[in-house]
Amino acid sequence: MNDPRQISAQTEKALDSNDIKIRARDVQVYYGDNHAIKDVDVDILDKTVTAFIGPSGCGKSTFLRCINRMNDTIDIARIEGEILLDGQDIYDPSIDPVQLRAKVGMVFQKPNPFPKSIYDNIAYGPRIHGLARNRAELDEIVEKSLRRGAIWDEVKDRLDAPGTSLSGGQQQRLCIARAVATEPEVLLMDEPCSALDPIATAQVEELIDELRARYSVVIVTHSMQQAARVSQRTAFFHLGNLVEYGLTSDIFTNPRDSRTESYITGRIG
Ligand SMILES: Nc1ncnc2c1ncn2[C@@H]1O[C@H](COP(=O)(O)OP(=O)(O)OP(=O)(O)O)[C@@H](O)[C@H]1O
Repeated sequence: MNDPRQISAQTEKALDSNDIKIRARDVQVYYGDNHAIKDVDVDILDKTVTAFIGPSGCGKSTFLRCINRMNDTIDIARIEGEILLDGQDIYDPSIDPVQLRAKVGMVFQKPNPFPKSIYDNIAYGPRIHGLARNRAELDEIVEKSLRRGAIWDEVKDRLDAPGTSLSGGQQQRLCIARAVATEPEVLLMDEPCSALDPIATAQVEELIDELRARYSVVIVTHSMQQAARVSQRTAFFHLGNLVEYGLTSDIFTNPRDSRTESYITGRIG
């Protein structure tokens, strides 16, 4: 899946063209007195898969949730610092979090289709955001999204069936299709394969590789093998700090920080 030469060329090209999608500066997150994210600075590239790795509780999911303001829904969470999406501060009071989450979609650990038909799972977002003028346009969006979710062929003859009638792996691809239906620019994935078997995992990983042609994809994973397979850039978190960030190939073969080395060699975590 990953040809290191191609990745370096692509990543360098992205850097050359200054294709930074998300810029975080001096980000702190507190849950009450717990300082969960400390002084995080990071530039996440467009059309790239970025993996967040690190031991349990190091803050990967917390930082991921900052990028689409999902932490707003947690009463005791407090965020400081700056996160820019295409240069715009996503915490500016003028930003509507609902609109932001259409642009910065999210896929969760457990597939969570709505208790609706396959068609309505996809059509829900485009309907509330007014993306289709009529049924024909909505049909088009539904088909396009299911194709991007690499699940169209499996469901095209049963769009009226409940989303929950699909297998776990199919449900997760349905949720990815649902996330892309609102034309996002960034896709956040929080351990999207942890509830899937190896075959479904391979299918979702292949899909992630395809998605980076269009989106900036950020994935939290506990699996270093998965990070190595699907990502071009990796960020290693430890105790709330972003310890090291760089080309995935460098992080795994030539880490600069002793904490990264300990983690990837299995000494911490
Ligand atoms: N909703 C919450 N309320 C209070 N504290 C939280 C909440 N979510 C996370 N935390 C705390 O923030 C810290 C970072 O947790 P987080 O879930 O971001 O880590 P993680 O690296 O994603 O862990 P894991 O790999 O186990 O999912 C931990 O100390 C955790 O207890």
